[in-house]
Amino acid sequence: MNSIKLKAHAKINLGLDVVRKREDGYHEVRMIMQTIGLYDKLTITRTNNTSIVMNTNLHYLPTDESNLVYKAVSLIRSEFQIEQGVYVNLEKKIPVAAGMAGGSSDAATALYGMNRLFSLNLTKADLMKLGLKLGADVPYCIMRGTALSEGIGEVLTPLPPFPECNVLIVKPGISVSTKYVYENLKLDENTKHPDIDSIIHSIREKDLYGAVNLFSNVLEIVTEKEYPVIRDIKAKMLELGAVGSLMSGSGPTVFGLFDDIKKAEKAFYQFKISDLGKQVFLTDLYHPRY
Ligand SMILES: C[C@@](CO)(OP(=O)(O)O)[C@H](O)COP(=O)(O)OP(=O)(O)OC[C@H]1O[C@@H](n2ccc(N)nc2=O)[C@H](O)[C@@H]1O
Ligand SMILES: Nc1ncnc2c1ncn2[C@@H]1O[C@H](COP(=O)(O)OP(=O)(O)O)[C@@H](O)[C@H]1O
Repeated sequence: MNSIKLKAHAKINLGLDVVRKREDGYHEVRMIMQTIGLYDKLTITRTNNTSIVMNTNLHYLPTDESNLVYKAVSLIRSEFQIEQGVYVNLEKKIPVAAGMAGGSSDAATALYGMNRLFSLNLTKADLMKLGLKLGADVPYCIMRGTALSEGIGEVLTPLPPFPECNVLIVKPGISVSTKYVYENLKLDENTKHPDIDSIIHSIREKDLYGAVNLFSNVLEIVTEKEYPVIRDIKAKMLELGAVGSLMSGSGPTVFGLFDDIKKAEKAFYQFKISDLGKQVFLTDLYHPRY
């Protein structure tokens, strides 16, 4: 095999709790992860030289060592003493710095692709372990599907698939750094924590309405305060017929879940013509076939 073409899917958080801050500055989380239909395209091709060359359609994204895809390719090359070079093309569609793990998913997909391209025979567990060196969400992006994520994001428990629904994604024209949001989260005895266990119970019962009624993301405290537009988007989602709406990850992307495709399409067009969202996508949940 000389070249491999892959899809790197985005995620949303169907509930996000931060339990405590650890001594190393990272936070212990309990969150429900869900892969969605929106994806970036990644192509990795072997070359006749010994360097990593990267290209992307987004002019403002780096293509050097600071790109997570470059880092993933580089990590595999050094761990397994691979000398042959590769050319990587990344076609981004997932909004950047949006709370949708776009970079983490690209990195996870690059690890998976390098494993296949160079016949390294690494297991999913091996790739997840390597992935953690690149970011807290990378192991989940290798696993995908519906899952409970604990620890700093690396303790993963698969859950039954979240009930089928349409997913409307609205990202306002601002970008938020994950590091900034975690650093500015102040937990105290008045903090309202999401009931993650009850959301899991609703998922097990295949109860979409029960689950969405419990939706809550503790990081909204930081991001919503800074950017009130997030609250406005959530309110408009519900007004337009979403059964539930929440900020994803550290934000600022807001998603709305719909049980009626007609309502979802109508809401999609409403957001397209409104100035609340800069990037708007209508998609669905994605459940990988193992
Ligand atoms: C908030 C979440 C929710 O899924 O996603 P995004 O909003 O980034 O998509 C994740 O916890 C983000 O994971 P990820 O984006 O992989 O984090 P990393 O690159 O490892 O870390 C970025 C920064 O976030 C902080 N961080 C991250 C994870 C964690 N459990 N505790 C933290 O405090 C650290 O300060 C770190 O410097
Ligand atoms: N392949 C990549 N795709 C997106 N962003 C990347 C990538 N590699 C590095 N980055 C950097 O990582 C940061 C976070 O990106 P992203 O993963 O999109 O955010 P989030 O974790 O909020 O979903 C951005 O500031 C971006 O410059």
